[in-house]
Amino acid sequence: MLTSFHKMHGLGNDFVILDERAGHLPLTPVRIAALAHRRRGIGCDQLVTLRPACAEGADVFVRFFNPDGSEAGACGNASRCVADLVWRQTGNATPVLQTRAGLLPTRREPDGLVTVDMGEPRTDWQDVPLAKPVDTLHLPLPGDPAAASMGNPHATFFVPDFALLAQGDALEHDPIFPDRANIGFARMDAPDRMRLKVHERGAGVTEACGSGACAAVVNAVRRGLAARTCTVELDGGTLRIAWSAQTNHVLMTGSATTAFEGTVDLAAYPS
Ligand SMILES: N[C@@H](CCC[C@H](N)C(=O)O)C(=O)O
Repeated sequence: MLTSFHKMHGLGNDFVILDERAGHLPLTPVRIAALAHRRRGIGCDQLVTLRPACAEGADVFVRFFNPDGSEAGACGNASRCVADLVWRQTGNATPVLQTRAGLLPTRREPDGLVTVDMGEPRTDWQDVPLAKPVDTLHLPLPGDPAAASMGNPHATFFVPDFALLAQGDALEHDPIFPDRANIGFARMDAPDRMRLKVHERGAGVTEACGSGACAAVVNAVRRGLAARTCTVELDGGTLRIAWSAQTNHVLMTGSATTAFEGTVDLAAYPS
C-alpha cells in the first residue's frame, strides 16, 4: 500500500506527515513506532496525521503520535509545519487546525515564520494531569519544578545548567504524572530570554519542543522569572513565545521547514 508522506521539521524537531483526508490509513501504535524508528523506518520525533476537519471553522484535523506509538494532545512544532503545508497546498495563510487540545488558529508571517495560537495554558492539577491535588507551581519533586498543560503535560525545572537532563526519563515516568510528562529544563538568561532543553514524553530529548517552550514561559511568568514575551533558545533554534495578558492565549512563532517528500509502503511495516 503505497502512501505519500511529507518529512518536515520545526527547529530540528522532525515529523512524518501522513495525509488521511482522502481516506483512513491502516495505522496502529506498532506501525507508527516502526515508521518512526530511526534505522528501520523513515525516522521522526512525531508522526502526524491529517484528516478532514469536523469542527466549524477548522481547516484540517491534526493528530500527533510519539515514536513509542502513544498519542499526544498537542505538538507546537508540528502545528507550525502543518500550517505551512496547508498554506503551500491551498494558499490559505491563516488555516485553523483542529486538534485534541482544541482549535488552533495559525498565521503565516511576512518573513515566512509561522505563528500558532496555542490557546490557554491549564494549571489546575487535574488538567496537567497530576496524580494528587498539589500546587502546580511547586511540584513535590526534588528540583522544585512547576507544571502546566498546553494540551499535553509539561513540568519545567528552572536550572543553572543542564546536568539534570540525564534524569529526564525517570522524571517522565515519576508516579506524580499518571499520563507521564514532558520534562523541560530552563535556564533563565534574562527576563526575556531563556535557554531550554526538553526530554519529551515518548520521544526522549529532542532538538526543540514547541509546547514545552510555551509551558516553560508560562511557568517562568507564574514564578516571576520571565516577561510575558520571551525568546526561547533550543538546541535546534529559536522560538518567540508571547503569553497575552488580555486573552490568556499563548502565541508561538518560529520556522517550519520541509526536508523532503516521499512514498512509503505501509504494508511493509508491522501492524
Ligand atoms: N514536539 C512537540 C511535543 C510532542 C508531544 C509530546 N512528546 C507529548 O507526548 O506530549 C512540540 O513541539 O510541542
